[in-house]
Amino acid sequence: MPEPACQIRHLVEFHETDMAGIVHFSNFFRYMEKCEHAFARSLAPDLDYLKVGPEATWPRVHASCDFRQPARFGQELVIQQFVTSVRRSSIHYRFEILHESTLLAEGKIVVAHVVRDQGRFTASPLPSPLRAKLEAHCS
Ligand SMILES: CC(C)(COP(=O)(O)OP(=O)(O)OC[C@H]1O[C@@H](n2cnc3c(N)ncnc32)[C@H](O)[C@@H]1OP(=O)(O)O)[C@@H](O)C(=O)NCCC(=O)NCCSC(=O)c1cc(O)c2ccccc2c1O
Repeated sequence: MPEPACQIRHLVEFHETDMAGIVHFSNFFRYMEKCEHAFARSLAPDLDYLKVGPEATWPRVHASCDFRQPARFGQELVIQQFVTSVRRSSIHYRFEILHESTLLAEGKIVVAHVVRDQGRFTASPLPSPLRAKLEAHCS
């Protein structure tokens, strides 16, 4: 079993649920992003991974989620993040969202590193220090 690169806990709030009393699907993307940002902060704040700058930024180029069991108000969720692949300009993450060891949802996010080139953003190789740190978490 691979170790997660990051793990956070999240208590489901009432406003995250819908009329059926279950967590609306869009919130699973928020949970994944919350975990991803926690991971980025833990990696190295000085790497500016989260910085949305005029010259470089980190847009998400893919996000998907498979929903296996509903999540409900008051449940404490565990969100685990795995680094599955570190490529030329992109990072591939997998997420598991669990409640009491039951897998509720499994998601994927791909982040690209882009820099401004002649007025438009284009993909650019990952900065070496960040690549090394990410590869250390790859599973
Ligand atoms: C991002 C683009 C400018 C890239 O276009 P370009 O043509 O330059 O590059 P490529 O097409 O070659 O792709 C680069 C890289 O990504 C991989 N990739 C692309 N699409 C996919 C995909 N669907 N699935 C998997 N992988 C994909 C591709 O293989 C390349 O990887 P390599 O490693 O092989 O080099 C252009 O695509 C673009 O502008 N897209 C729109 C982006 C967008 O609007 N996204 C949604 C909003 S962004 C967002 O929500 C967001 C959230 C955050 O939490 C942030 C946190 C911090 C900073 C920013 C955030 C943020 O923006």
